[in-house]
Amino acid sequence: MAVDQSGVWRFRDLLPILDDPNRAVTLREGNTPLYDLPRNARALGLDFLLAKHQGMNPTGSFKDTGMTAALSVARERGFEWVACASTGNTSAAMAAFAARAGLRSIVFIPEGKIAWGKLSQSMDYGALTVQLRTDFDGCVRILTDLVKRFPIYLLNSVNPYRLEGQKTPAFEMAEQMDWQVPEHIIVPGGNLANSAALGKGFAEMHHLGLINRVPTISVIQAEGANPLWRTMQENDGRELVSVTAETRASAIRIGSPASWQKSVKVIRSTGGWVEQVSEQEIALAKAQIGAEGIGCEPASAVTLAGLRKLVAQGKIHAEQRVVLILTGHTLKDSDYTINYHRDELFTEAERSAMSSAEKAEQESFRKPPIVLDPDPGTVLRTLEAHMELHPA
Ligand SMILES: Cc1ncc(COP(=O)(O)O)c(C=O)c1O
Ligand SMILES: N[C@@H](CCOP(=O)(O)O)C(=O)O
Repeated sequence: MAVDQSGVWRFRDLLPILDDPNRAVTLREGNTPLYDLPRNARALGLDFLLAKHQGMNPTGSFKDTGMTAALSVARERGFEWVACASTGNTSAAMAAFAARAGLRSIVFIPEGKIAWGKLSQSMDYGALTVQLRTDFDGCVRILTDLVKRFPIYLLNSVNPYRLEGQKTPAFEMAEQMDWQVPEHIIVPGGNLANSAALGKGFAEMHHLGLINRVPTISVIQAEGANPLWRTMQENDGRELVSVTAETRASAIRIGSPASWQKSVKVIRSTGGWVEQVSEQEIALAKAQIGAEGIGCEPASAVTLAGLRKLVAQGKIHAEQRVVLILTGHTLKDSDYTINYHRDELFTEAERSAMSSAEKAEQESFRKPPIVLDPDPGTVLRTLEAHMELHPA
């Protein structure tokens, strides 16, 4: 049965949200790989570093696990239209699952502020795509008003069924690690539902006696989109400090996260931390993940950059097992990757603010393409210089 092939619905006993789970709308989501990152582990002085690659879902991000759940509820309840505001991944997932179910979908995205790969997905899957001249938070305001006026089912993560689906990667992770959960989980923070959902998943397993403790869950944000970090710094998580968000990690360019309270609860109850990382740190971490043959989108790379800080602060120790949640596929934002490797990502001001050690570290990961005339002599000489390779 299709639902048995889904990494979400095979856990349907822990997901009591549909009258008939066999009628779930599924694209065989979930069942994502848990990779080891031995070179990055070594570089950080850790014995054990893993990456749960949620970018290996059907539409290339973790949103599929939540969308299969909430979209299935929309269909069961008889909705014809579904909608979301998005920085690109929620919209891609919603458009795909809606198309699969035969429902109509409306996407609100901030114009010029999402990666092309993601924009192309909502068009490919047939959504009504509306680009608003505002940011993500502005899109949310318009959508909130719209769903009050029309019978449209809201599929952002304020929808509780999204979290039900998004808790299941915690189950998979425990299963993949023989129920010996890691000491630390590191999650990128945007609208903050993912950290909340994973926390719920681990708490439920603990409650059922499937695991003997819950991992520490830490959330990492970009410095330019850091409302949770500021909320923790300025008032210890009591009142949200909204920001005007700006980061090249466009998926997490969010200034007023909806699920901040749930996320704070998870961080507190698991003993986790909130860190922020710079644009340079994100870019370097993305290249370091790519160099292990894994790859991810910029928003996912904040996890490795944040881990580096937590290790340096002595909060995570060599013998503790760490799992990074890689939320999106590297092909989601190939412009970012190409600009990085061509050294066209940073402004002059950003470049001159870097120390020579930082510049050298970035440089050691850059692999810009080489453009050559098809002259055998030139090609051979260039390859010799790059590969230290000599003719036999
Ligand atoms: C690739 C990617 N990573 C991380 C996030 C952040 O997840 P959350 O909004 O659940 O905090 C998002 C979306 O916000 C995303 O699209
Ligand atoms: N990164 C998200 C932002 C919206 O988050 P959601 O989980 O509340 O839908 C996106 O891809 O749009």
